[in-house]
Amino acid sequence: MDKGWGVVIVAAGRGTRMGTTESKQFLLLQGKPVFIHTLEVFAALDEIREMILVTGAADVERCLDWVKEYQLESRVRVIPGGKERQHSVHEGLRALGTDGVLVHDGVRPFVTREQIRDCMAAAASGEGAVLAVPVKDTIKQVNAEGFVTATPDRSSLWSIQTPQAFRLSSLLEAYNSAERDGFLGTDDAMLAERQGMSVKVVEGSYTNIKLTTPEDLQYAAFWLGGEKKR
Ligand SMILES: Nc1ccn([C@@H]2O[C@H](COP(=O)(O)OP(=O)(O)OP(=O)(O)O)[C@@H](O)[C@H]2O)c(=O)n1
Ligand SMILES: C[C@](O)(CO)[C@H](O)COP(=O)(O)O
Repeated sequence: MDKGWGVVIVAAGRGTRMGTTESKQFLLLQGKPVFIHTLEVFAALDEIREMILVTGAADVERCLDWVKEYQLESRVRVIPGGKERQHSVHEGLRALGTDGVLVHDGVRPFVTREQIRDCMAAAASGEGAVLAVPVKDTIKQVNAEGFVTATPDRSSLWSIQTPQAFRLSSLLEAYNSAERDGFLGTDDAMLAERQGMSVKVVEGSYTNIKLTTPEDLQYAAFWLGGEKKR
């Protein structure tokens, strides 16, 4: 990885499940926008040489203002994203010039530097790596009528998070291939898996939540309050 690592942080979603007027990536946690909390974790790592923030076209200017306010302008470039997460990631990958790439959700502000380093280390020795946690609940498959059709063995089920780490050229090829085939996935590894790439699962933590629904904001406030007291 001579040209080092870059990160694509996606923050171009509308946050429909959160249901707030302001998009969830711009909500304030302890007075600071969620996506700035996220950027700061990655900016603190010297091994990350390039950082791309992908946001909605209408939000590029105000994101640049926030990036300057938090003195991140020497570290972060801001570009417009696309209709779905996959399109936004694709734009970010095209903008990078590093050997390795991490893809991370702008609305996962509680990732740690250690977890990011664990992902990079796992990907450097293979083809890809994702942060994840074992599922804690019993999972059931349910049909359209609301009846259980199967109970998969929980011991092999993991809940997948970000960051997800790959060699940039391989992930870009996977994204180009998905675009050609009209395939839409829900994470980056799905596109790599289609190419036959092996993806290593790195155990993370249950605290690396994605802010998705309103109760996640209460958890975020509680968690940040506790962190600050330490
Ligand atoms: N067109 C999109 C859609 C999503 N994302 C980003 O992908 C991450 C994870 O997506 P999700 O939680 O689904 O975000 P939203 O699409 O904003 O939420 P919802 O599905 O509830 O509308 C978020 O950081 C989001 O901003 C993006 O960059 N571009
Ligand atoms: C990539 C991801 O964070 C993995 O959990 C997730 O897929 C992002 O978006 P989603 O819309 O909540 O599936």
